[in-house]
Amino acid sequence: MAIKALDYDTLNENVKKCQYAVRGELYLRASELQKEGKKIIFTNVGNPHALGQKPLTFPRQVVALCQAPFLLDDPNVGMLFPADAIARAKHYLSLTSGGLGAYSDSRGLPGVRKEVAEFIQRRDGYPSDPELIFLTDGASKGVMQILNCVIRGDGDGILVPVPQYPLYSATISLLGGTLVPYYLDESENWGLDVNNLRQSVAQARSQGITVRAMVIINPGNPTGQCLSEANLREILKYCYNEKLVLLGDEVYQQNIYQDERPFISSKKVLMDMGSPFSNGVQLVSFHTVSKGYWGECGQRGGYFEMTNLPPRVVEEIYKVASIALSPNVSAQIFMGLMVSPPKPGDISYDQFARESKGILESLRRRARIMTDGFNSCKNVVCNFTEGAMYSFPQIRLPPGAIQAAKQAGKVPDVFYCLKLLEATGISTVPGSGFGQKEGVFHLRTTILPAEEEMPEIMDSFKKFNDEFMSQVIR
Ligand SMILES: Cc1ncc(COP(=O)(O)O)c(CN[C@@H]2CONC2=O)c1O
Repeated sequence: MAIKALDYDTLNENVKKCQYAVRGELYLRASELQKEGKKIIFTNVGNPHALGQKPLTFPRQVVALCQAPFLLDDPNVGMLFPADAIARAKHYLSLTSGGLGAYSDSRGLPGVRKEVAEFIQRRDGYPSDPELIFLTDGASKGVMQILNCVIRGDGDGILVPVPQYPLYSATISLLGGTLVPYYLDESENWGLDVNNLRQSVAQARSQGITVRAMVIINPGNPTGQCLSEANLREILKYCYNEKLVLLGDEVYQQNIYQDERPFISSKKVLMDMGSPFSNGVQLVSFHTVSKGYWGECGQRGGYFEMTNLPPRVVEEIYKVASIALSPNVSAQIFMGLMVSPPKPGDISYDQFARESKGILESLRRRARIMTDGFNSCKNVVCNFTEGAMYSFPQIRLPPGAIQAAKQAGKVPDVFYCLKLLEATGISTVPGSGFGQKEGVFHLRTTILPAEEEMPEIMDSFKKFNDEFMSQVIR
């Protein structure tokens, strides 16, 4: 039989190699069970609106008017939309070249890039150049664009934290690069030890790998830790000495649930360090409208800011961005609204402040409920979720469970998560999908289920877990 042009065997090997556990075996099994009528709580994806979180009103009002500009001509528009939403809609439409249906510049609308630069300037207290800010279809696409520029082949290594968000491992595989792991220390609340970095790099170099870049995820996914200023300084110095590009994934910068380590951007720490670091370290920072108290995952809005990249490199990144023509224009407006929200005194400010504060305070309470819930379970220990949207408990599986998993042909934490799913409908992601130390097992869940449902979910988890642990010990 003639080989088809596109068959599994003739697929690009890098496509076959890459894995993305957040929507892997557990998610597929959960979807099957849902089709069979079982109630599933999808806590595998940081997807707030899918778990009942309401969108913020003001951004939706502005984008609705931008999507349907004929409403602006309706004499009753002021009955349905506040004056500041109407004004912002007109402002954004004036930035486009023909409304939301027209392509924008491949780097995004200049007017929105300017708003992002002003946001960064206000946040950090240092200048930010709109020419060095590209808007993207979610932070994911920005990360892929930058890794695509860095990775020349399998001889190029990218330092990635373990546990890590598998966008990085999957993209590095897809691009034919080499992931160089550096392990976060769970006993130090997922702290990052620069000595571990040095060991990982030395080992990679001994295997002929050229380490080119380092990824930090701050706050961490799945681990939820917030990096301290001292930690960030150490990392930036390391990147300077080793000539590594630092990819600063800061998509959870609004999601902070403790006061000891507030979010501080890599850009600010770098600028505070002064020369030779502030003009020597190459940094690309990423942000999104998918997280924070926005949770607008489906809109696909993001940006990255480049610091200390040579102009010719920026031009090449622009050239490649042009291949995809234009980032999603309505998402660019969401991004503009996120970095420049209603201010005190604006008509919509009180409602916006009330809604966003309410979401963040609830997330902070849910982070505590979930952490305490896991720590009340047999053979489960869990660091507090300092930031981001996830809980990543360590599940101390007894030998009997490991043996049972082996007999079922499953990785131990996949085996455990499948049993959990079948028994409770709670859909999680096994820790093996994020990477973990040999012989240590975790699962990742989100802190997103509705607050009023959280106690029941944790009770259901505890009932399953404690029975599971009692059974397998026998
Ligand atoms: C650390 C990190 N970076 C980037 C992204 C991508 O965001 P965009 O939506 O802007 O592309 C995510 C999404 N988090 C995934 C999605 O839900 N659960 C997760 O772990 C993320 O967790």
